[in-house]
Amino acid sequence: MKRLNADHNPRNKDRCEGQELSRSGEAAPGTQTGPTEVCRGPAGSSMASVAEYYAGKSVLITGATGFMGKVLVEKLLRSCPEVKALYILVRPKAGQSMQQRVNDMMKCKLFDRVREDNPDFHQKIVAISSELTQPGLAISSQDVATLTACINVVFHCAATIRFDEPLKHALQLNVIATQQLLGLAQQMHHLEAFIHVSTAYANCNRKHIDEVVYPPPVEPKKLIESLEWMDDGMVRDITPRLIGERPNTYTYTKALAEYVVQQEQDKFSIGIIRPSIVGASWQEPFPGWIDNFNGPSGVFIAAGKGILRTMRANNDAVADLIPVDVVINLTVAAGWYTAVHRPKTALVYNCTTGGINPFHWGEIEHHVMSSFKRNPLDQAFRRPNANITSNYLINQYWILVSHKFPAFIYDLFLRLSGQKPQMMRIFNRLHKAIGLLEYFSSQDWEWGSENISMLMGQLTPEDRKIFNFDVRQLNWPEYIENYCLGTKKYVLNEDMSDIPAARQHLRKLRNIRYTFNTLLVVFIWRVFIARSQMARNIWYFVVSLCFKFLSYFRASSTLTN
Ligand SMILES: CCCCCCCCCCCCCCCC(=O)SCCNC(=O)CCNC(=O)[C@H](O)C(C)(C)COP(=O)(O)OP(=O)(O)OC[C@H]1O[C@@H](n2cnc3c(N)ncnc32)[C@H](O)[C@@H]1OP(=O)(O)O
Ligand SMILES: NC(=O)C1=CN([C@@H]2O[C@H](COP(=O)(O)OP(=O)(O)OC[C@H]3O[C@@H](n4cnc5c(N)ncnc54)[C@H](OP(=O)(O)O)[C@@H]3O)[C@@H](O)[C@H]2O)C=CC1
Repeated sequence: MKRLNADHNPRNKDRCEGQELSRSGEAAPGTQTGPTEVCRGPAGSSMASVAEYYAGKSVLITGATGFMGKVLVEKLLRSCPEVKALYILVRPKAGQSMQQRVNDMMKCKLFDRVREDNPDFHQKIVAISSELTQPGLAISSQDVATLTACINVVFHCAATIRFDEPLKHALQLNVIATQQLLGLAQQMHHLEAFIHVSTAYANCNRKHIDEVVYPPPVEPKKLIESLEWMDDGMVRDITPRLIGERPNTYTYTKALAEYVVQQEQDKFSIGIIRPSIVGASWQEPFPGWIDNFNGPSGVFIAAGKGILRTMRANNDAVADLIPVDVVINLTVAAGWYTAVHRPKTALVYNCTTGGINPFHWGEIEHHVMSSFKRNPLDQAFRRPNANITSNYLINQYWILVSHKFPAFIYDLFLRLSGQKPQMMRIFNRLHKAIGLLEYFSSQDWEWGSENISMLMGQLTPEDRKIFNFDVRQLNWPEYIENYCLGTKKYVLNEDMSDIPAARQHLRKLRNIRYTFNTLLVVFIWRVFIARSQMARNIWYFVVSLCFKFLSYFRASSTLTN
């Protein structure tokens, strides 16, 4: 691709922007012409709609077997039906060959709508064997030749999103693999856009995050060289010093990856998508689709099952959830914009909800609980009743009383009945998981969103509907309700016709709780009465008061009769 003068100041991207959105969400007239100054000039297909642009194009996707990758594949097939081919990099995993994994993926319910429209949709998917942590991404030379000859757009979604990943591994996948993919992209003869999926928390050490790539915490090349000769123990020891104010190796390596991607902006057109906390789908292909326990989903399920009773989170902090279909619509649209308008510098899109349509963790808690009470999960351990608190001591108290104590009793019961204890183990894993998430639920951030507004302004009214990423229309209570139902249907694979039985189970649990509480109070009181004269005096006083009331009411009712 022809090298062009690059503008190295990312803030100059502002010159690329169209007009801001009007309040109604409609772009002001005249905003569809592409920006000129910091763009390489519109490509031939500048007037094409998004679907028209993708017609006849070959697209490369990494991470297509993951949560977001699958939704991206589905959306491209459904809304850009003329796309020529989707090349997906897949590795064999857990005893399954690459092809088996792809076949399973295409059978997934997520693809029902595409299947209806085009039963032969699988013919457009070309699986390429690749292990991203290997040299050359372990792609065969024949496949490299195919990819370099035909790919027009690259979407790089693959990453390790684990918060406890050892630094070396996170660096290998999130940074080194990204570098290698960029190397491959440079060889592509017809590349028009490279879209990198990052995270809104890559710079979570800042309170206000603009749509720019910030200087990296360390020069990636130097870090890669240093870690090469260090053993795992040494790397573990220096990791906290390296990541500094960031909470984990995930956000740290994603920040480095952004920098690595930006370094290539002279060579091809780049877009960087930064989603916040990606949740179930809002509308597409149907509401509530989710397939994993990551982020809030695992927390919701644990609360719905009645296992999670307390978590540290700030009721008033913004819960920056973003539906997966919104992220994917934006990603596809950004691919179109990047290819058609060819911005000279990498454009960053902060894909968040907090500044536009804020909702808070306290509200999430309320709606999740009420949703699971109306539509309970099967075989709940206790009635759903989770509370969030920002107070460390209160949280520790409830962990002891509502997590550890019931787990101990339940495990004792299992032991006595000859079964293997399991509840304490489940709680230990849950505590580890929520401990890693608390950083994100205890504070909030502000994200700039000018590029999102600009992109919306560049779309035709029709495309704004097909690739809708306007979260002002998102109705949170309805979304959370569908999200909770989605965890039940698609993550836990529970049958919706069993909801009446699940409700009955909750009623049984409530009755057990009432009985248990009553017995406990009576027991404690008996112990007090046996040991303390004052308790006995109070007891006699209360009992005599009750008798007096009873005889008064009896007397007054006899008189009125
Ligand atoms: C009503 C209350 C409202 C308040 C609600 C506040 C929510 C506040 C969310 C903030 C969210 C920020 C998100 C940042 C936004 C990104 O940038 S996105 C990247 C998001 N990445 C993640 O969420 C990955 C986090 N997960 C991990 O790092 C690893 O799974 C863990 C947690 C360290 C566990 O690792 P592991 O022990 O090796 O095991 P793994 O097989 O992964 O899972 C073990 C068990 O933990 C469970 N688990 C996994 N993840 C979770 C989870 N998130 N929750 C619960 N259980 C989980 C699994 O279900 C599994 O249980 P079993 O099936 O064995 O019974
Ligand atoms: N989920 C979220 O809340 C958020 C996600 N993001 C970003 O979005 C992107 C996608 O995330 P998400 O879909 O949730 O993540 P998933 O964990 O669901 O998917 C990760 C994908 O990467 C692939 N992958 C991982 N390691 C390798 C490897 N060594 N070789 C080949 N492929 C590999 C996985 O393949 P396999 O199936 O073989 O494991 C999978 O397809 C990531 O870049 C993430 O940082 C950003 C913000 C929030």
